[in-house]
Amino acid sequence: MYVAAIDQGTTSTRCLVVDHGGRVVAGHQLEHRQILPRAGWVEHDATEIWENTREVCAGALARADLKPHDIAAVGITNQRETTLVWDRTTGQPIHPAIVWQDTRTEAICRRLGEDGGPDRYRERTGLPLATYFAGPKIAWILDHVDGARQRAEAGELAFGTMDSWLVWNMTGGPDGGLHVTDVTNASRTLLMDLRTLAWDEEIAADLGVPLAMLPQIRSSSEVYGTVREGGVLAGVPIAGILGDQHAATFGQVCFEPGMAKNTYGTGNFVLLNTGTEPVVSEHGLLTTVCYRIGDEPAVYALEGSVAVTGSLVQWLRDNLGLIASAEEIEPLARTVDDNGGAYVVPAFSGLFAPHWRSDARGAIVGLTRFVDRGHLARAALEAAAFQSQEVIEAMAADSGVQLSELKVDGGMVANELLMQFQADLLGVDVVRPVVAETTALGAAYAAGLAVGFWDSAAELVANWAEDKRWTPQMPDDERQRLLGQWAKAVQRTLDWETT
Ligand SMILES: Nc1ncnc2c1ncn2[C@@H]1O[C@H](COP(=O)(O)OP(=O)(O)O)[C@@H](O)[C@H]1O
Ligand SMILES: O=P(O)(O)OC[C@H](O)CO
Repeated sequence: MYVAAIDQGTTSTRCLVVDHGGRVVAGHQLEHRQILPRAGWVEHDATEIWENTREVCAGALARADLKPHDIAAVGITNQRETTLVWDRTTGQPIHPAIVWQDTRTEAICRRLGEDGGPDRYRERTGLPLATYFAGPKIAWILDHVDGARQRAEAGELAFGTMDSWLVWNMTGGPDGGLHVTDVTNASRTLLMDLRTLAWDEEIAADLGVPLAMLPQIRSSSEVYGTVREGGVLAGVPIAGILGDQHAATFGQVCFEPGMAKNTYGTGNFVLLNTGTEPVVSEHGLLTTVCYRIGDEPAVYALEGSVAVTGSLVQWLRDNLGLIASAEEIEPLARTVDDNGGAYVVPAFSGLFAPHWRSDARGAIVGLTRFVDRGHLARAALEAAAFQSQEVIEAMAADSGVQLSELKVDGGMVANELLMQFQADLLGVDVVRPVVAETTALGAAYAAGLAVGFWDSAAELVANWAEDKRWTPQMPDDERQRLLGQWAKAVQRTLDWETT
């Protein structure tokens, strides 16, 4: 028997089949369109994502020559915060999904902050008021689609992040589909109380979001239901749901307080397990539910979310044509010894943690005629490491935890130059596991635990194996000089977009 995981990410959807040893035996992946109707707006077609999901599940099973009855359970992990509202009767979205990077809710967030400031809901939700989160995106859709708020109040519309959308469709859609989410996804809405793990009625009222449209909040590891007859995974229990960064933390087996991982994908997300009590950040981090297994107490995390890292590499490829593929950035960056004094601050969606400045916009600074393509490639990679360093420093200040090493995963960790630079900047070892698909692995683990495919967390810990380790080599004075220059570069991006 095997466990399947669906990883519905920002740029693509994949399905992986995992064996008892945590090895990936087959997988299939499809990209979906990034719809960019205007500056600052990012949308996805949720119907395309659902079709891709079915296709990748069928593809993964076919490649492994497996049938649904070979799959003990399926887990779902997803891009978080991306917001969809659909009609419960027709099953059709009433608006394209608004993606987490989208900044259209800036005015809504500013208005909400007029009473109590941007940290108005931080104590209760763990989050600052920012365009990143789902609640204001729901409010925007209800404000802009004719009659939507009234229909939502009447219970005709459903809100969900991609986990809810997929589970609803997998379990029957308009024909009895389950409307659920898990605590980790709910903790990204600005609508969930971190301690009660229930929707906060007062905040929902402030945002004008009717409770009738919200999914039921469940744990991250339990049997929610089974895939409907005729579905690609017909009869398979759906038994795990985790936001993708929480899933990666689970897949990296960060089960003890003080353990952390950094995922380098479209953006970077550092999560530090802080145990069963939430730590409210004073240094610009988010407090989030790390995971909850069945009826056990929820485990919390501090999170440093960085909006743009790998997507800067895509931007160099797609918008500037500097490279033809993401992999080419490393050889290009290796044509030079250092960044030549250039810094790229990719504040494309403003700056997320630890700054939370929606008025920031991207900048390339330190330019002289000496700077060439290689320096820019290098500066773009370094930006991922500088931004990670900032949030890890904030984490130490909030939690008192000094990391002894950093576990890493995600598409960018193939980049050895970046990994070495990250170790140099942090002054601690950076460690990459053999299975770099930790996000899907985490979802598989959550689902497998719920059905007894794995008996305990200890079994999962035994599956984790180190692939490669990078050790700091940079002298401290050089590290301090670079960090100082980066801080100055960040200052240059602020107060740019003032509307
Ligand atoms: N060798 C590489 N060097 C730098 N960046 C890379 C490399 N390979 C992939 N990437 C970047 O990694 C990202 C893809 O990582 P992935 O973990 O699949 O992202 P996501 O799950 O966010 O879609 C892309 O943004 C891509 O630009
Ligand atoms: O889909 P990813 O890997 O880019 O992750 C997106 C995050 O969940 C956004 O919060």
